[in-house]
Amino acid sequence: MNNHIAHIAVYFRKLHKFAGLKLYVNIVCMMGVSMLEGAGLFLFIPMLGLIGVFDTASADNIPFLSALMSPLGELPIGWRLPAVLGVFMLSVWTQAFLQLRLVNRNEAIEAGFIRHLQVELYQSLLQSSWSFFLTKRRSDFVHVMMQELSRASNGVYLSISLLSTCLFTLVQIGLAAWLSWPLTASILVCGVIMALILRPYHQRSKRNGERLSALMREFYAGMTEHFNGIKEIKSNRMEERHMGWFRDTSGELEQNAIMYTKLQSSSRFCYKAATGLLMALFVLCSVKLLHIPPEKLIVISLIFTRLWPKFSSLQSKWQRLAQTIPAFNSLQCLRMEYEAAKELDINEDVMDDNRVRMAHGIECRNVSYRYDRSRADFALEHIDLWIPANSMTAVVGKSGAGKSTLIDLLIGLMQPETGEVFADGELLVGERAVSFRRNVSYVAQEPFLFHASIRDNMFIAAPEVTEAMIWEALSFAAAEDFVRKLPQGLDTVLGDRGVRLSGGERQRIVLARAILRKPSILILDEATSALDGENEAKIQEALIRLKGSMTIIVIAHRLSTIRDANQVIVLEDGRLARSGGFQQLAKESDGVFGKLLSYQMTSSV
Ligand SMILES: Nc1ncnc2c1ncn2[C@@H]1O[C@H](COP(=O)(O)OP(=O)(O)OP(=O)(O)O)[C@@H](O)[C@H]1O
Repeated sequence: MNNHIAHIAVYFRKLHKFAGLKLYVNIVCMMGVSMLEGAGLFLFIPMLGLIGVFDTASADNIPFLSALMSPLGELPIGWRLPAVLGVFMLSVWTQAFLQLRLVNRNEAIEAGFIRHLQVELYQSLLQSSWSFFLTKRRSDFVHVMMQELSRASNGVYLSISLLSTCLFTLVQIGLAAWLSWPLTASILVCGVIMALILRPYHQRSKRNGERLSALMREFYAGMTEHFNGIKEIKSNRMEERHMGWFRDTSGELEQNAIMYTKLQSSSRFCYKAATGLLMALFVLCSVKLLHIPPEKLIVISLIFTRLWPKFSSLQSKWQRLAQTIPAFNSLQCLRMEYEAAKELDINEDVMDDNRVRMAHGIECRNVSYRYDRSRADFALEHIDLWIPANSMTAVVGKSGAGKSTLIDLLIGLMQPETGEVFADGELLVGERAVSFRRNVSYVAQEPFLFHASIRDNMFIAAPEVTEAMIWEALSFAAAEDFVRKLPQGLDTVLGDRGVRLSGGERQRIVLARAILRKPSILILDEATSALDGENEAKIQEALIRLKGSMTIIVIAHRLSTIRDANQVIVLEDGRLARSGGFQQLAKESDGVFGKLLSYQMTSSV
């Protein structure tokens, strides 16, 4: 329970920090609305008295009511009822007006707070290091961003109104105690008993909320995996297994929703049953034991009927808040994890926009790296190498040899476990590593395109380019011909992740985009693997033209594509097996590179 209150306190603190004074203005306005509602009811007493149902003379010894009745006594008799009705109308209108403003103001706080949480979370994600990213499931992030945030947003309204109800209830308790403290004390005792009766419901609500968070996380993760692997599912006839998983998970979600309603309705039932009993006891005690006069009883009853529902509303809001707090917690936990892995500050980085081009080269000194430090196997071990600026370096080796890991270390995306990486003689760590990547254009094994037009895909990488520059880059990447044939040319919208293009076409567009950034270092990670011989030859020619103007690092399985490299680095089981010129290594027929080459030549015959 204490833990739960601590979580709610964190939530309130965050809300307070975001909304500041606005939050309290809204709370006071909400109290005002409740007070006016109460005043409206209170005005019924003089109305009843003026109509003749109630003896106004006997109201003199009742606080408030006597204060209300005495100015009425100054008015001529015929004016009294219209005056009371006028005040009544005024209070209803003021209440309606305040409510209108409140809805808009609360929405502004709610939407603003959620956006604030969203921005905070997304920023912490972008600022975290790549090594940390490798340990997280993408779907967890999407789930928190969409589902949990929307639940947390529900909590914003609940917390504002919970606070205002608390304050309002305290004021009403004060008023009721003034009228009759023994009765008020007994109502409070009843309230405490009620809270104790409903406590188990509250705790189950919280557990239900936590289960919902876990279930939704699994659901999102599963759905993301399914959509990513839908081709495998369909090609391998795995539909039934996936349908089974879907049915089970959605079934659990259904049970969770039913349980939520059951908890709400059972606690409401308990509350109503207890209210009936307490009301009866209340009237009985007032008349038989405390001998309270009827006119005072009417006023106290009015206050009771105002106060008692507040207890109910407090407990129901508390219960609903309990259901939403786990969503807020998972959001906070994820953000704190990303914060702990922070490697850059986006806002500061925007200021530091000066791109210093690499002049000398990149050096690795005795670099070792493990993805999992609890395991003995290294992805890379004791790597010493030198990549001169404006040259072309090829990295080769069997699958799993450590080529991609080496690239990630060379561009400061990951930090070596031992050893150092230097760029132009400076250690590639912290801010230097982050700003160094401004000079890098990286073309991945799996080319990634945004679901936008070709033109927009180019602008995302290099916002300042002209149309002529785009065509030049496309021609450079041997993509001009097929782009010209597309129905809308540069404005053709590429499907989700570029699926409307073939693998080779996608690679060429991504390559054009990379060149357009005019990088100091161009990295091609198996970037030409999907190309046919003719287009690959075109790309090779383009790379030869680029040689000397930028540092090119190519990972290639097809060794024919790296014939023009100035240096070839051969990796084997995470170690540097050999490095040197292509021709020189090719001559060493018993070396790793020679073997790789002769294997490829025999298999292609
Ligand atoms: N995210 C990761 N988590 C754990 N281990 C990883 C991860 N990525 C790579 N590895 C391991 O590190 C080693 C080197 O992987 P790397 O991807 O660098 O090889 P590669 O030479 O680029 O392979 P390929 O040519 O198949 O892409 C492999 O044993 C691989 O299993």
